Amino acid sequence: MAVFIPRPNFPQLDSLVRSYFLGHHQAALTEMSQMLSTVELIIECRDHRVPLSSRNPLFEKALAGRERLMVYTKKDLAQGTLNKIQKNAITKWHSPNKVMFSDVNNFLDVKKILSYARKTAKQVDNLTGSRMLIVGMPNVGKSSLLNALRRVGVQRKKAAITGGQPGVTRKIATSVKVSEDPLIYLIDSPGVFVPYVPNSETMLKLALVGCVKDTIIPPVTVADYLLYRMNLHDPTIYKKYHEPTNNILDFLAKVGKETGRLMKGGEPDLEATALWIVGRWRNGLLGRFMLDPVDKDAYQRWLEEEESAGKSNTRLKKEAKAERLEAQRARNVAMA
Ligand SMILES: Nc1nc2c(ncn2[C@@H]2O[C@H](COP(=O)(O)OP(=O)(O)OP(=O)(O)O)[C@@H](O)[C@H]2O)c(=O)[nH]1
Repeated sequence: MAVFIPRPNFPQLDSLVRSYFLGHHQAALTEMSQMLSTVELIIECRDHRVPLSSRNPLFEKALAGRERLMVYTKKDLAQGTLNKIQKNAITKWHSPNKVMFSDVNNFLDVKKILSYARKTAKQVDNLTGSRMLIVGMPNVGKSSLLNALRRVGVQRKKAAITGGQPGVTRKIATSVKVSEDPLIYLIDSPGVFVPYVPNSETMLKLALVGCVKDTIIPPVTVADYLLYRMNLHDPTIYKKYHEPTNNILDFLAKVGKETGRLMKGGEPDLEATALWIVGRWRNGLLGRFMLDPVDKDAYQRWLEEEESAGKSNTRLKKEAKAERLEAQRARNVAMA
């Protein structure tokens, strides 16, 4: 049998939408920055599988000057792909801010975050209690973390609604007690997306982990990106459904038939199968691996890429505006 060779890279898709910054994202960001002086700690969540892609520079700008705890969420879904050197690298990326890795169902992880919050609250010694704000990109697990901290801290049932699709939390919530002594209130916030994603692959990563609604990017494209990543990680992961392949349409057709995802007439429903297969990966059933590179210089490289993408985005916007004005001027002249 021929040796299987995975695709070495995924093509740049110029037509792919690269923004998902919504009206309520801007509104939430403005509200968060207005409440900054009343908040003692910012708990910024990033998805452990995409530690670089799930960074949002807007938080740095809008929420500067407050102590910050970085929490890499969903670590159970990236299990075993990060060694000690890489963990140290991530920790150094954020120095002097503290970094923690969490699985929301792991009692010890949640307890550690709670202990840090309590230590911070004790230093401030505020009689009316400390207020802390949870922020992050959509669907990274903010509300789940709030519920877990409340469960561990004050043994109360969940206060925030969570869900598999982004945008479940739409407004800054009222504060929720997570510790009695010292008194700590936590405030949940809606996920805020980056204004502009540097390249199409980053957008696909964010779609794959669930930061972007499934209706925004064609599901077959997201599934194709997943197939590419599974092949790089271990092409035998999906052996239950298909032999190693780089062909997404063959793959989805076979999976669709085998799992009964069919359209009227019996043809496999490729879109429904794509959504299903992506959902399996999101639940850790098709390999648990990271999508971003992690080494000590990765963060710096990422910041540079982000800056140059930001500049070219500004330039493109200016050019588009100039073109619009020119067209308007020409119309006015023609009408005069
Ligand atoms: N496996 C795993 N799943 C998690 C973890 N934390 C959250 N989730 C899941 O991730 C999904 C999103 O969680 P939420 O807490 O609703 O995310 P959010 O950041 O509040 O989402 P928005 O409302 O879009 O801002 C849910 O399906 C959670 O069950 C985790 O540590 N491990």
